[in-house]
Amino acid sequence: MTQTTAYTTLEASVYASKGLADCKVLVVDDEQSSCLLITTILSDIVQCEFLHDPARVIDYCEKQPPDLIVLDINMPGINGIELCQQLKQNRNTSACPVVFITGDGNAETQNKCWQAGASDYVRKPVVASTLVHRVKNLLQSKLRLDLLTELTFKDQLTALYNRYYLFTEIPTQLKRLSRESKSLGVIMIDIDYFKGFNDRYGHVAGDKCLFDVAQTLKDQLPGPHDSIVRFGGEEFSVFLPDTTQEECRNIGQRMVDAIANLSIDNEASPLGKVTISAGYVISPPTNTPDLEQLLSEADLYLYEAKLAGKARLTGSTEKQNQAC
Ligand SMILES: Nc1nc2c(ncn2[C@@H]2O[C@H](COP(=O)(O)OP(=O)(O)OP(=O)(O)O)[C@@H](O)[C@H]2O)c(=O)[nH]1
Repeated sequence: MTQTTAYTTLEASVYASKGLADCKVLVVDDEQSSCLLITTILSDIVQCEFLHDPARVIDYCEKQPPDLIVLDINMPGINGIELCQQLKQNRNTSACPVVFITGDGNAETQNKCWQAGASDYVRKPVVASTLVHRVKNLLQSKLRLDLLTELTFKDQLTALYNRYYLFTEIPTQLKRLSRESKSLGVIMIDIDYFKGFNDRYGHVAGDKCLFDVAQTLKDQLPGPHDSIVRFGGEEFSVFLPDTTQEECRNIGQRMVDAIANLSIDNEASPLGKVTISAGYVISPPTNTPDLEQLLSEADLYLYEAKLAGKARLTGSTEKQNQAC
């Protein structure tokens, strides 16, 4: 197998692009007949789901983010304009385009929709082809933007976040956590005897190994806001917001065990298989800590794990236990 083939295979699996038919549109309308009509029209081009109760929308979107929301304005409880404002203020839903559908066509209402963050506005009675084309145009723009974001923030070999993400997004996360008096757990990870692996099995096998290790590490992340970055060649850093020292230690240990359990042969290692070493720290929940400092502290623990014989985790808890 040539190197080009291996890269192409990995990239294809990572960037298998999402098409219009894979997009999910959420229709929110308290009137059943109107909801059914819009859902039927859009189901020809996208996957459609609906909610009659606007109070359930935020919770629904946080759990299963749609690609676009079609929103009625006049609904009981919370009206569509207020709901749109809430969606735009929520960092998990702010990027989702909202299309209003309403029979109320006065200029003041239209203006309120734009101010609330609407991407488009369709008048009732709905003309099917107009709705389809507007939704299609917005989704195509969103798909292009999603792909660009993916390419900007993701490492092409492993599909993990890259260093650009690390130094643009994590400092913002740290500041927010600090404001909320919450900690950030940081784990630095390095594959053991990886030079020997490359020397014995070749660079292409090395790439495949990196990809498998990366996916396995990612599978151990417990929460939707936890992230993992390819820090360098065979180094990874893990970020666990709002985590205790104990939780951070457990996740780090799970990662060390999961990689050993993959049982990828590595004759260059005394254990005969691919393993990782890891070091972790927890940021203080009060003053905003410096990201570089946290990374270098976690890196020192990683270095200790290497010195202690590799294939293990070391961190601030172990240090405290030793001191006792
Ligand atoms: N296949 C492949 N290898 C890489 C990539 N990035 C870095 N490496 C290799 O990773 C190896 C890292 O080697 P070292 O820093 O000596 O680390 P090590 O052999 O794992 O030694 P210890 O960490 O002490 O166990 C080098 O041989 C790099 O060429 C990559 O993208 N693909």
